[in-house]
Amino acid sequence: MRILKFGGTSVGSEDAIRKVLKLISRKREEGRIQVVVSAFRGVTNTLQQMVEEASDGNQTYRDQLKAIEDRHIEIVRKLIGVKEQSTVLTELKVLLNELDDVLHGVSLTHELTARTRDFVLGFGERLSAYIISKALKSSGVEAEYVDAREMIVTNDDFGNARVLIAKTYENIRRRLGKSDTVGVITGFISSTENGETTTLGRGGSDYTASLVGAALNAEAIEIWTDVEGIMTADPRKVGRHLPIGSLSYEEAMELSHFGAEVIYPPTIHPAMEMAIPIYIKNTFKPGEKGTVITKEAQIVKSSVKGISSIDNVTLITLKGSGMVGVSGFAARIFTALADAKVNIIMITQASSEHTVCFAVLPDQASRAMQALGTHFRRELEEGVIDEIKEEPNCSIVAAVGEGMKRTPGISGRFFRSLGRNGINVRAIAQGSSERNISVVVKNNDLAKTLNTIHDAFFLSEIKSVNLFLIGIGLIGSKLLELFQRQADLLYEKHNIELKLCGIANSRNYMIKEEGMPFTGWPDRLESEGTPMSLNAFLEEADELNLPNSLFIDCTASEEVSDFYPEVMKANFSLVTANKKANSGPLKRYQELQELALEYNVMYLYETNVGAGLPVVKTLKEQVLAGDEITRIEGVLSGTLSYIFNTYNGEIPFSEVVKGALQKGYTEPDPREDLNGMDVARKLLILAREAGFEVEMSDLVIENLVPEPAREADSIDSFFEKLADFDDDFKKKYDEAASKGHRLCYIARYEKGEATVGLEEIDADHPFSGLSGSDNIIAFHTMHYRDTPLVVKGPGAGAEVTAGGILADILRISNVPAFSNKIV
Ligand SMILES: NC(=O)C1=CN([C@@H]2O[C@H](COP(=O)(O)OP(=O)(O)OC[C@H]3O[C@@H](n4cnc5c(N)ncnc54)[C@H](O)[C@@H]3O)[C@@H](O)[C@H]2O)C=CC1
Ligand SMILES: N[C@@H](CC=O)C(=O)O
Repeated sequence: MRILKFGGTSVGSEDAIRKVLKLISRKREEGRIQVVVSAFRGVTNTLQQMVEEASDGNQTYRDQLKAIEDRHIEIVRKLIGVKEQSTVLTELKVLLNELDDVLHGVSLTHELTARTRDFVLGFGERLSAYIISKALKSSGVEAEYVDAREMIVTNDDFGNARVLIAKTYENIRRRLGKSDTVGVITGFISSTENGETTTLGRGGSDYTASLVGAALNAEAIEIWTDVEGIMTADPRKVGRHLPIGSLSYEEAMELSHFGAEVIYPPTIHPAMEMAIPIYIKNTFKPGEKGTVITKEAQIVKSSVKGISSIDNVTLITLKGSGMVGVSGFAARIFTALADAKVNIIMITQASSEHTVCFAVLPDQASRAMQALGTHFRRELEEGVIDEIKEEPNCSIVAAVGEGMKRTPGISGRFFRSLGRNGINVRAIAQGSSERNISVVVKNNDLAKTLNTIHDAFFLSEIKSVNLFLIGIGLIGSKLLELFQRQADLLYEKHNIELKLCGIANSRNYMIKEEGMPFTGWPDRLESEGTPMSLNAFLEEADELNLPNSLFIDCTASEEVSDFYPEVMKANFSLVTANKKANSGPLKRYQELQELALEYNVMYLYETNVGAGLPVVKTLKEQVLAGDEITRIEGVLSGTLSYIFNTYNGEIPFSEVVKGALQKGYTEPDPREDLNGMDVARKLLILAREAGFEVEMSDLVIENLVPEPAREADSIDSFFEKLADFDDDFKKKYDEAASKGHRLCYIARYEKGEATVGLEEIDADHPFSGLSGSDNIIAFHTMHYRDTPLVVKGPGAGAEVTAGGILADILRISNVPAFSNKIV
């Protein structure tokens, strides 16, 4: 004997019911079956609404009654043969008249008791089971309508009645034990010993099936629904959920208690007692495997089977030194709450015994507060309890799995992933069964928490990095090209999914949770974007609540770099090519380092010096390894390097500068290179990274921009004015050349002295062999005393810079090859 249960979604339409009829008929051919059905999709909710409206004296319930009648009649006409239709329709009319009478009574008396509500709600299943039994008969299957109220006996706790098991099992066995006919049983409803209709709680049809299965010692209980079994997380909240193949009864109980809605929690118990497997299958894809719930847990590699949540709970905390070491305190708390009919969902108590904290449903919170306030009035007055605090808008998230037992590292991974994503945990509980770790977080962190934990356990192989890019000029566009080129390889070889969730330039921005293509910008931003506002961009990005979220700054804007503190405080890691933040006031530089630590975010800016060259990383590593930096010396500008490596006195100097701009070496405004500011910024950053407290005003900077060109109001006019000085630059060049020297713009920091400026160097100088946009940085340190540690290579250009930014992103994403996280 197998028990098949079909939920509302499986009997939601004519098409769906046809599928159900086919399935039942096929299953019947394989052996004896009993069928439990829910009301047609949405009917119970409508009945609930109707009875509330009637009790308010509102006559609109009549329209809804008419709609229910029409819907059921239509199904009868479509699924039942013409000959049988009139009998079925007559019976249907009798049922609906009975419903109408009750509702009319409620509307006249304006009185709605829990008893009446249960009676009204039961009509959904009475109608559906009756129609389906007749439709089965009409299609040739020997079937009969079975009213569960004849069998399932409960106490009179209307709305959520408790089943009297022994009596119920006896009734079921007597009614169905020997039957060969397919009984189509009303789910959800039951009756008291006096024959009054009760209900088993919303979702109670699953429970009906389990009771019938246990009473008849069925070989299996099949719950047919509209999803492919129980998922690793709620599909509405976690996009990358996966189906769970099997669960133990205990795991299923834990998951269903914590909100996995596919199965109604009380369902497990009767099946478990009789060791009957429960299959959860999709009516619309019967070929899919689904989930099986059995005695034995199958241990999976991740140890965790599923992540579940109870959204919106209130956390109540009792605090006071008077509770320490006093026996019976906890008992008093729980007795007070039990007397007030408050259900405690989760409890934690610190071993100091100074606080007890527990979660309850919001609609029970004020009852709980009142009960505790009254019960502990004396202790509150005497100061034995300092306060009873209520914190609404919280959620509980639980990771569940039999394999968590005695497996070290599970909670480590769990909490590490939360910490990394800046999620604050309000309370923690782990049962001694070790099958469940639960945390309480604020409601607005729920989606992020679920996704973070889910990814940590199930998708550790594939990790989404959610990118929010600001600035799509030269560097930003090249970075997008690189994303496009590397995305597949990163996904396939390194399990990293680059997801562009936000993009902005100075005019517009766009945010999309599901991600956006890497191509088509900035045109798409122009036509579809929202006018840019940093606050709005961050706010919307934050609202997405995505784990592994990363801001990338590819602007040269101080407005953007001034915004970094807000970005970090919102728990976004940050990668920047923009040097403005780190070369601004020392206080700002230090604040950013501290904020990154405080908010547990990563802040990487390798491209601030030497573009894609590993300069900052190398310096950080030296400092962390205890080395002491004594002198920093180098050619830090790709632009100036290119200019003086290329200029030979033949082509006009201003044309060579233009060449640097065209090759993408310069800052958006090339005067920033020529005036030494870009080099000064880089030297300042290196000195700070080396541990020196330096301000920009401490630097001596040689400005190569001739006075008249400094204030030019556009880049074109700057070049025009610069051309007037071509001869002066030629003179400088010739002078050096006449001595066998060349010109080189050098940055130097030693013993608090920082200079950047143009120097003549001879052919033996270590910097004389540079070509193209080469940078060279020599670190003289205690460890590298005789010969400096040197980093050399192209130090500007869109390609190398984009590569450097992507390397920072991958470092943050923990790609093994980049896992040395020096921040
Ligand atoms: N060219 C190179 O070799 C290297 C450049 N960098 C740095 O890369 C950064 C970007 O340089 P480019 O791409 O050449 O600049 P760009 O001028 O071509 O592009 C800047 C982008 O930032 C956007 N933007 C400017 N202000 C904004 C604001 N307030 N809000 C939103 N968006 C804003 C612009 O709309 C544009 O999309 C600069 O900080 C530069 O120092 C770093 C290393 C090497
Ligand atoms: N304009 C800069 C680009 C890199 O930071 C340079 O020329 O070095």
